[in-house]
Amino acid sequence: MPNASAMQELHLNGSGPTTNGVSNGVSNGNGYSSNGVNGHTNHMNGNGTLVPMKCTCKNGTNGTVANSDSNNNKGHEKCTFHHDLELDHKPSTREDLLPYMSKSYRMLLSSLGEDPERQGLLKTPERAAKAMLFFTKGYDQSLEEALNGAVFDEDHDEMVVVKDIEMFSMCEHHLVPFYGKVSIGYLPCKKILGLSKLARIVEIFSRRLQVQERLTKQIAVAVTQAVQPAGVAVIIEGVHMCMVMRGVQKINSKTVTSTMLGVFRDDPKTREEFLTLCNNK
Ligand SMILES: Nc1nc2c(ncn2[C@@H]2O[C@H](COP(=O)(O)OP(=O)(O)OP(=O)(O)O)[C@@H](O)[C@H]2O)c(=O)[nH]1
Repeated sequence: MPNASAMQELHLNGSGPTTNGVSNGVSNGNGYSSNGVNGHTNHMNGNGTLVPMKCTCKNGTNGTVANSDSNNNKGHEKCTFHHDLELDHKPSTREDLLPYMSKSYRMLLSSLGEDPERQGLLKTPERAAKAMLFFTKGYDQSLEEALNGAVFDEDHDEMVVVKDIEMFSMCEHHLVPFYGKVSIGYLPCKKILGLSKLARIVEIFSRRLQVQERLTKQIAVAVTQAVQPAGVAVIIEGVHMCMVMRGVQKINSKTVTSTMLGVFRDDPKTREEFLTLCNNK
């Protein structure tokens, strides 16, 4: 059982910066979209859970009156959610979550029957929170930023393949890692992409809570968006620690997923060429 002091510490009353972890207010293609549109964010309840605060504005879509300082509502009449203390619309950053995440990890330690006060664990909650932020840093990255304009006009219409790109991600079902390698091919159509940007695209989408199938597709779609090629192929070979360290404990199993778009889907020869290039040692 969690000890009382840890529970006490986790009783966060929504007085701090909050976000659901997606700060740009745009659906990120991962099934997550921000409730923080225009900085209107959530609050944390007594269980340390982020919950949407109902907008108390007169013209808010739900019209429910909650604990609000109505003097602060100006300009928020149409908001669905907001939090009174955040009405300055200062955008939250994911780093703002560190104190909350640290408290959650501290409680987790207590739940394990550990003493979070013992010397070796004193800084563990903060370290773990920082690690989790790193593992999910892709939420903070946009395709545009990652590409940094490295799209070049080039009259090249032969296949480009970058293979064996290392990938580390987090299984969204068990919150344990899965890792592996990604191979990406595309058939340019007047535009080519800086080679490192393919690996950067892998980083954007792998550094999130994921399933391998979605990750594979998101990478393919992002390459399509970047250079509008005649086709894109992505293959991922992954090892899922949720199948290795726990559960069925199949330590040698590998999961292979692929997404084929455009000519890679329509033309078996193009697909075959890609697979051959991927399999060449
Ligand atoms: N399709 C897919 N499944 C995944 C991925 N990562 C983990 N899983 C699976 O998610 C499933 C969750 O199943 P549950 O039965 O709800 O959870 P569980 O009791 O932990 O399942 P076991 O792993 O079989 O012990 C498991 O079959 C996992 O192998 C992934 O990237 N893609």
